[in-house]
Amino acid sequence: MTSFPHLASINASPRVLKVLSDLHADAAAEGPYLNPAASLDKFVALDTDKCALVYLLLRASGARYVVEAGTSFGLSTIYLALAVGQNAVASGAGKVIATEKEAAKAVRARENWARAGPEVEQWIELREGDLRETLKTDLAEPVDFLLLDIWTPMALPTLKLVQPHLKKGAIVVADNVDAAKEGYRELVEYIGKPENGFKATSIPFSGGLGFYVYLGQE
Ligand SMILES: C[S@@+](CC[C@H](N)C(=O)[O-])C[C@H]1O[C@@H](n2cnc3c(N)ncnc32)[C@H](O)[C@@H]1O
Repeated sequence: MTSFPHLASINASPRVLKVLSDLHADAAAEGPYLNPAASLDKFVALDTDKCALVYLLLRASGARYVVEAGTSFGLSTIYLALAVGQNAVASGAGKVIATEKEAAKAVRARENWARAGPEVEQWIELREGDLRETLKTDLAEPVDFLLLDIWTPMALPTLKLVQPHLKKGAIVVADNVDAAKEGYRELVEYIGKPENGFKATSIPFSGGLGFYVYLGQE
């Protein structure tokens, strides 16, 4: 098994840890991201350190309702589902709403979650199609956490769809905010306006990780 030190941060069965290790190894071997059209057969996955941080943030905050934009082959989703499942032990209630517009990627994601097994699979609802449609309805529970790991033009539209459902204190994380600064310009401007109810910082992981807390609109 390839060694990924950040997996030491994760509470999971050997079966799930093996799947994570295998998928990270595959993702690491795939070469650089060029553009959306050239990434249909690629994970374009969140880095392992970022995945570990997201998992620990979810565990620390007790998050049980999570939205992920987008999902690709479902690698980051495994971390979200593990945390949600572990946070939901007492109540039995929790869900990761995953989103993916490419049908072939959705198939791969479902295969990966099946390999990981019930510890992961049962907590995920995958919404296939364009998230501008699939997230329009049925966000019934207050959302505790939103992961924005999506082509940048989708970041602000996603936030605007999910924001009415964010609980006060909800965390929003956006990947590569420094590396894709121009792409994220509208999102960062929106988050920076006090009337929109967010407080922001960034974490100096590779490419930058935007970290936002929704404190609510006055
Ligand atoms: C960076 S990848 C996600 C990687 C994933 N979070 C991981 O770490 O394994 C972004 C994904 O968003 C999907 N996507 C892009 N635009 C979308 C949209 N409008 N609706 C749903 N999914 C979309 C892409 O097909 C791609 O698979």
